[in-house]
Amino acid sequence: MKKMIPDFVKMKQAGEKISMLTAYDYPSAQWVEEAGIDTILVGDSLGMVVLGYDSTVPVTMEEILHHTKAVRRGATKTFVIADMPFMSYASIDLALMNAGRLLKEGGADAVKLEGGVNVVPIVLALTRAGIPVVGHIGLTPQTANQLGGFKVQGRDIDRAKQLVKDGQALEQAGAFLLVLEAIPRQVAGQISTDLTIPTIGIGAGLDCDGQVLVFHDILGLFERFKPKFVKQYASLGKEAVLALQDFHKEVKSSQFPASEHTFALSDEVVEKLYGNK
Ligand SMILES: Nc1nc(=O)c2c([nH]1)NC[C@@H]1CN(c3ccc(C(=O)N[C@@H](CCC(=O)O)C(=O)O)cc3)CN21
Ligand SMILES: CC(C)C(=O)C(=O)O
Ligand SMILES: [Mg+2]
Repeated sequence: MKKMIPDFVKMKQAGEKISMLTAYDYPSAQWVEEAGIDTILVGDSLGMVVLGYDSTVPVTMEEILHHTKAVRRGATKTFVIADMPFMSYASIDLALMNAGRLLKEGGADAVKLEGGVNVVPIVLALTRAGIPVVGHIGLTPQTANQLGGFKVQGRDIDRAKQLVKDGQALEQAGAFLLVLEAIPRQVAGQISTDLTIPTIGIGAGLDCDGQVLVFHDILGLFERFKPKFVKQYASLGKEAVLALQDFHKEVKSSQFPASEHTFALSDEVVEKLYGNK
């Protein structure tokens, strides 16, 4: 059964944790759905783990749309959230047009955008137009340069208080879910208790209502850096290289293709075509 928006609030009320994972294409979406993960995020981290950019800033609407469509084809029974790219919600008009495309063309069930009090007018406009919105505060990668890089947020009293205010403002503006990224567990715990909507943490500790990680990080498919909050559950990148090396060696040594990978004519046809008269 596909989880819908009211189910997430019910899960919070029942104390059932919510699992979220990113996916960016058809096979990864199939695997995430088969694993029973509660919701998929087509994150703009796609720019870094799939497209090789140094940050999420260059990611475009066309790129997110392209990948959201593939994810939707792979996961037909899972709630799919699409990240709004940097600058795609810089005004209310832009936000309405681009979020509408992610739902209508991409097949997403909701959109996520970064920011607190500063994006309240955007969140209000989207939710009034009937577009479900997920908030994202703390370490907001699209504006990481203003935050001093990919660093933990809300460590000092003023910033911790600001995060609590941001969370309240987003809930009041109509967000139905809130991602908390790279903040101390006590601050995440306070926000989670304070709000009715569920919080989904990434580097925000155990007191959130759910957890999200990046697909490529938990499977060992992204090696450029590893945030402290990542738990790696498999080393598929290493396994992939081993398999590719085997293929390479078997081609060089003529072990591949074997007879079972090869088409051949019947003896009778061979005789008629090539046999001696
Ligand atoms: N592969 C991947 N995984 C992610 O979780 C992720 C992305 N990419 N790209 C977008 C953002 C960027 N993220 C990151 C990236 C690095 C750190 C990191 O290395 N942080 C330091 C802490 C630095 C400090 O606070 O001083 C760490 O040691 O975890 C954190 C979040 C999370 N998101
Ligand atoms: C890490 C999650 C929350 C995200 O925004 C992304 O993958 O882009
Ligand atoms: Mg993102």
